[in-house]
Amino acid sequence: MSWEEMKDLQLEEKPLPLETKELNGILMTKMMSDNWDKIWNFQAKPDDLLIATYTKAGTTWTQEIVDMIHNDGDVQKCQRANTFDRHPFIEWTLPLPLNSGLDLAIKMPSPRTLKTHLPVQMVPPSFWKENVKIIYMARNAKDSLVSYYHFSRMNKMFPDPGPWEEYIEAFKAGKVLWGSWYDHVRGWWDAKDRHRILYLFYEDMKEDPKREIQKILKFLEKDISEEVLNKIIHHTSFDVMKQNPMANYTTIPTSMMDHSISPFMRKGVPGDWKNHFTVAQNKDFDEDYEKKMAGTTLTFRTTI
Ligand SMILES: Nc1ncnc2c1ncn2[C@@H]1O[C@H](COP(=O)(O)OS(=O)(=O)O)[C@@H](OP(=O)(O)O)[C@H]1O
Repeated sequence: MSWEEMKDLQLEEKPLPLETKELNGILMTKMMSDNWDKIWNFQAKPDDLLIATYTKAGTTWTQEIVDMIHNDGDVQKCQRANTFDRHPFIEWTLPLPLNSGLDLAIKMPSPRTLKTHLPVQMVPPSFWKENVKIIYMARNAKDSLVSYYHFSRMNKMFPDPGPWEEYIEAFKAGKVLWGSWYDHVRGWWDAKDRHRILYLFYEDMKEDPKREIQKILKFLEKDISEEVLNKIIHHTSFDVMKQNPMANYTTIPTSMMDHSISPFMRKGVPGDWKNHFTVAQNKDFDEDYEKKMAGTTLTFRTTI
């Protein structure tokens, strides 16, 4: 069943929001935890490409860039379906008759581009066995938190984020879906030299999309003309993607994602955290951050 057909369903009657359940110390939806064997045994193929992120790091942006690259800048081809149907979300399982990313991924013909928010230690082992190429996009903690907070307000499938002050504490403690931001970005950083992982930063992409897209092209061993590159930069800019129904999640029924509360394509900038954190919250956050990020070479920019 397509998402368009689902719009006609009385989704208010469906059991949403999804319940949560921890697995290996990571908060997941109950459906993900209950389907874990199927997720863990997912069969990757050598020509898959995996886009991995902590949620709200610029996943959809990376997906659109990669799809434009794979389709030589043909916008029409990239309009064939929603990003989440073009690039199945491998751990995402939903009650029937809703589409589960996992089932879409299994059915999809090769070559596949797949999406995950899993922490590195929970990525199905077949991805490592098949030496799959992975693009990891990371975003600074404060902007990730802000984006995640607003997304949790509008996404009725996620637990209610509660008041802002409480959400900051939940994020710091990793008591949010897909667990700790700190462990996620660090785990993938440590894994990057042992596998075929291109580790990118949201802030860098925003600062110089041309430079960052060229890194992706090199990683994918793709050559495109300057004209196509410029087309990709334009088509994947925030303003254009915000208007693109195949990338902005507006095809999802309002009962599941309510863009009037906060749009999926919200602000798309580094530094919006400054409009949210009080001076005291910022100080507390930074002190805790130093402890959690001690000993790593991984650094982030919180503005550009
Ligand atoms: N093209 C482009 N340029 C700049 N920023 C962009 C772009 N596309 C998406 N975004 C912003 O990325 C945030 C959504 O992140 P994700 O796509 O990772 O969300 S999800 O985890 O897949 O639900 C969300 O960030 P916030 O605006 O800060 O909430 C989106 O606006």
